[in-house]
Amino acid sequence: MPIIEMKQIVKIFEDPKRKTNLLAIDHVDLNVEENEFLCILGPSGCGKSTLLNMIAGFEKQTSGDVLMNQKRVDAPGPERGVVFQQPTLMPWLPVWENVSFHLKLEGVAASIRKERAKEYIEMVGLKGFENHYPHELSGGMNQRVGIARALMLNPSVILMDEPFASIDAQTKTDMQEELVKIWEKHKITIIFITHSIDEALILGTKVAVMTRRPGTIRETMSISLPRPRDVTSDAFNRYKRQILDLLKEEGELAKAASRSSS
Ligand SMILES: Nc1ncnc2c1ncn2[C@@H]1O[C@H](COP(=O)(O)OP(=O)(O)OP(=O)(O)O)[C@@H](O)[C@H]1O
Repeated sequence: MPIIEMKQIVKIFEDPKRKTNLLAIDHVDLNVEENEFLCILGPSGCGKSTLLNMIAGFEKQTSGDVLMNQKRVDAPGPERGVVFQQPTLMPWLPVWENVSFHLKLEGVAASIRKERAKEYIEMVGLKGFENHYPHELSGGMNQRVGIARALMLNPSVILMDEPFASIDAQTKTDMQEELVKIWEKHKITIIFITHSIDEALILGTKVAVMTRRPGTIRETMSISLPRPRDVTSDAFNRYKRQILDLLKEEGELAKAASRSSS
């Protein structure tokens, strides 16, 4: 039984000021199995973030159902952790307080919060930085804090919206490796949006390729490559070629559509 099910999802953004409606998502069906690492790729503006926001419970679909463990999703919840492109930390709080903030809201004593946060801070490779403030850390380190915060909620599903997009290449490689280790160890389910075919193939057990807007799922492929993934292998590059062809087709369809409407 899938942990997440999207059934016939349609999302229309209404713009009453301009009196226009935008069909962003058009009848998407998507099942995500437990412990899957699903990467979503697609042309810019095809609705990737919108899909993720609906699973997170931030955005409401116009029609269709989003289910988690067969229960309808209609609000955010701790069983779904979210990691954004920017980690949205509280700059006035040290790392350990940022990571364990939800426990503060529950009235848990500072000494216990700090102790519990330490485990997650270590998990993302930030041991020794517990008392630093966000402005004292690099972008990549702050992104790790955001990941530790999401993990500490002990979610069964982690939703990640281009989390490594603004990180330098070396740090990105390190973080991809760490994320795979965390995913393997904790048996979580991850839904990960990216613009990078390489990243999707380094991480995913499955890759879903979306069409241009209005977004639908063009194809979902299972990635059967051994880990750690070898980006130079023939098998890796065969998958890459297949995805590139799909995305190229979507790009060409978009160009043809804009020519016929101009
Ligand atoms: N709150 C909103 N109000 C109106 N339109 C929106 C809103 N959010 C998204 N859209 C529109 O819906 C479409 C899908 O947007 P979305 O951000 O989901 O795409 P995306 O695939 O994540 O894009 P990118 O890859 O560029 O980040 C876009 O055309 C966008 O302009």
